[in-house]
Amino acid sequence: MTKVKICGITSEDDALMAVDAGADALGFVFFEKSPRFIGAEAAQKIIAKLPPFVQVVGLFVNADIDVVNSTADCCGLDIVQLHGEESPEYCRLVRRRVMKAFRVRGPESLTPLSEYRVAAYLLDAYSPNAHGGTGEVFDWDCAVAAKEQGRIILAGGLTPDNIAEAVMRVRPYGVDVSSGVEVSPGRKDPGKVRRFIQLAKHPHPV
Ligand SMILES: O=C(O)c1ccccc1NCC(=O)[C@H](O)[C@H](O)COP(=O)(O)O
Repeated sequence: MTKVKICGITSEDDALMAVDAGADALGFVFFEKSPRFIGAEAAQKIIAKLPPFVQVVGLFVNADIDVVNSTADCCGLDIVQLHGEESPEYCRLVRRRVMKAFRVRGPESLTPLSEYRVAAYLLDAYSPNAHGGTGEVFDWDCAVAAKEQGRIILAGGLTPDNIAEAVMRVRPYGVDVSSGVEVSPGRKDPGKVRRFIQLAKHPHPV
């Protein structure tokens, strides 16, 4: 069954709602330029309220490696998601399992994947204006091709309306969503979250 990560959690209510709806993982954005930014102290308070068996993912963009590892320790992160131009060497210095994000423009964007020994590759849409959370979709055929390299987390412009088709076409290890289940940046819509998770795990043609 496809794993689901709900990204950009900024409140305890949204965190517990997403877990109750069946999320496997929650993402906290430790990137100050994001509208979904959360500080380590605030994230720690939310994470302390989570039940066991939910994976806690911390997202960073070209951050200092010491900041990544100290935030992982103090917040109790399970997984680190690197959403910038971090190198394979940088990934090896992270003291957690790593999900490396790649922003896909076309098949050529997949070339670097083989250089990275990571727990999963997160494929997101390329946008010249932002590192992620843009709501833009990329060509899912690229995601199908990338499955040769390892576990794929499909992201980028997923919504309750397209998630069933995405899962049936790509059959990824997991999916990741942010803006597609929001009322506004950083505030999740419970109805959309529930519908998204339900359809990701039990897709059917519309
Ligand atoms: O969500 C952000 O604001 C963000 C900012 C900078 C880098 C990454 C960011 N989000 C990463 C995610 O994991 C999102 O879920 C992924 O980009 C998909 O976003 P969306 O298209 O909005 O579902």
